Amino acid sequence: MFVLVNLKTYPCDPVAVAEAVRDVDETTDARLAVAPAATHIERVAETGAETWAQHVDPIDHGSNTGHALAEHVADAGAVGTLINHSERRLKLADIDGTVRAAQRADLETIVCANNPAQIGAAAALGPDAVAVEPPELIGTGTPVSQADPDVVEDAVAAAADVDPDVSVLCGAGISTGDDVVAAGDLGAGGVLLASGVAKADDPKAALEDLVAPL
Ligand SMILES: O=C[C@H](O)COP(=O)(O)O
Repeated sequence: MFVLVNLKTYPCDPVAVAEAVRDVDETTDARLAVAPAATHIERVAETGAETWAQHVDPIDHGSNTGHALAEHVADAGAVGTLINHSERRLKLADIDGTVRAAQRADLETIVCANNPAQIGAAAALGPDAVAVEPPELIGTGTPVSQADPDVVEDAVAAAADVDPDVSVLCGAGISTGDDVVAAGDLGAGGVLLASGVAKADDPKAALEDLVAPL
C-alpha cells in the first residue's frame, strides 16, 4: 500500500514529519511519502523521505509569475505531484496540461477527484494514479473506507474500465491502520491522508499505527 501524507498548510514541523515518514518507511513493506507545502519541498526532500508536491501548474519555462513549474519542483527534490486536489481544483484542460507538465519533468502523478465519474475522466488523462476523496469527509476523521465504501469500490471499477494500469488511492478521514486495511480490501492501492498525521500530537506514532497491520 502507498501511504501519502499531505501536510497541506497545517502548522506542523514538515522536517520532523518527513523524518518520521522516512524512519517508519524503513520498518514496513508499505510505501510512505510526504507532500509538504511548496516552500518546504527542498528541506523535506533532504531528509531522505519520498517527497511529493501538492500542486504544479500547467506551464513551461517562461513568463509565468507566481506559478509552480514542474521542473523546479523536481529540482527541489520532489518525485511526484498531486493534481486537482479538492482544495486546489483545476479545469479539465488544466488537469490535462498539468499531467503533461509533470510527465515532462519525470514527476509521478496522482489526479484527485470527488467521485467515481470524475475518477474515470481523470484516469483517461493518463496519470500514474488517481485518488478519490469525497470532499464532505475531508478533515472529519470519518474514514471514507468505512463511511462510504461504495465510492471507493466504484472508483476502482471506473478507473479499471478506462485504464487498468492506473492505480487508485482513496482519501478523507483516514487515520488508523484499520482504515488503511479497509481501503485495501475495497481495491485501493493506497491512501491519501493529512490531518491524521499532520495534526497528531505524535506524527511518528500515528504513522506507525497506520502501517502496523500491513
Ligand atoms: O490530501 C488529503 C486529503 O484531503 C484528506 O485529508 P484528511 O486526511 O485530513 O481527511
